Amino acid sequence: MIDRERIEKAVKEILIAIGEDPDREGLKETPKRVAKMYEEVLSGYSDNPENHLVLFTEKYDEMIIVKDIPIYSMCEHHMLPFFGRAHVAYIPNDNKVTGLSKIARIVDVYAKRLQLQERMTEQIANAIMEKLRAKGVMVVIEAQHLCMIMRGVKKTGSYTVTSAVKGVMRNEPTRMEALFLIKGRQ
Ligand SMILES: Nc1nc2c(ncn2[C@@H]2O[C@H](COP(=O)(O)OP(=O)(O)OP(=O)(O)O)[C@@H](O)[C@H]2O)c(=O)[nH]1
Ligand SMILES: [Zn+2]
Repeated sequence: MIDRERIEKAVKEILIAIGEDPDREGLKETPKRVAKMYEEVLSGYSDNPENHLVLFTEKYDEMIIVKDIPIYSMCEHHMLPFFGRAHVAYIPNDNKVTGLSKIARIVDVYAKRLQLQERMTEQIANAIMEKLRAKGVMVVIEAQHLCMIMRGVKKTGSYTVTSAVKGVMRNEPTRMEALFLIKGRQ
């Protein structure tokens, strides 16, 4: 679990280290606010996909796509946000489908941690394969990394796109159908 008190102490140290006065009015409550903020944006550590697993029986064995799911995550190298959209396509098994919102909740379980975009993409795909016992899944994530925009190489507008494709979704026609449907809106 996240230790708020410890974060508060550390943030106060950072404020002193950058030459600020942690006791001035505007900063007095900042360590507390930052600790609360981390608790929220890193809440995925105390969550897992099982908490969001709702399966219904429905005679449907075609592709289901939830696209344009907004994601906000934190890069583990700089602890700066990266954000964008996730698209998830899956093919159910045994006529078992999940609630659509649960797909977005599974995305959040992994987004709300210190992450690498590649790892997060893979973890979401594996969770859907294993927990939903899906026949196939494709996860595509398009994101902008603040560590590449506001610092470092400063490449505003550059997007990183990652994809993970599992099971029957690896078959060429199925993969093409998923990609076509994901890109369809643009
Ligand atoms: N593969 C991958 N790299 C990432 C991700 N987020 C940040 N990075 C990269 O992690 C790398 C860390 O490189 P380092 O050389 O250790 O750190 P740095 O000196 O801050 O690097 P610069 O960003 O180039 O200034 C950088 O190239 C970042 O762009 C991610 O989700 N996936
Ligand atoms: Zn980074």
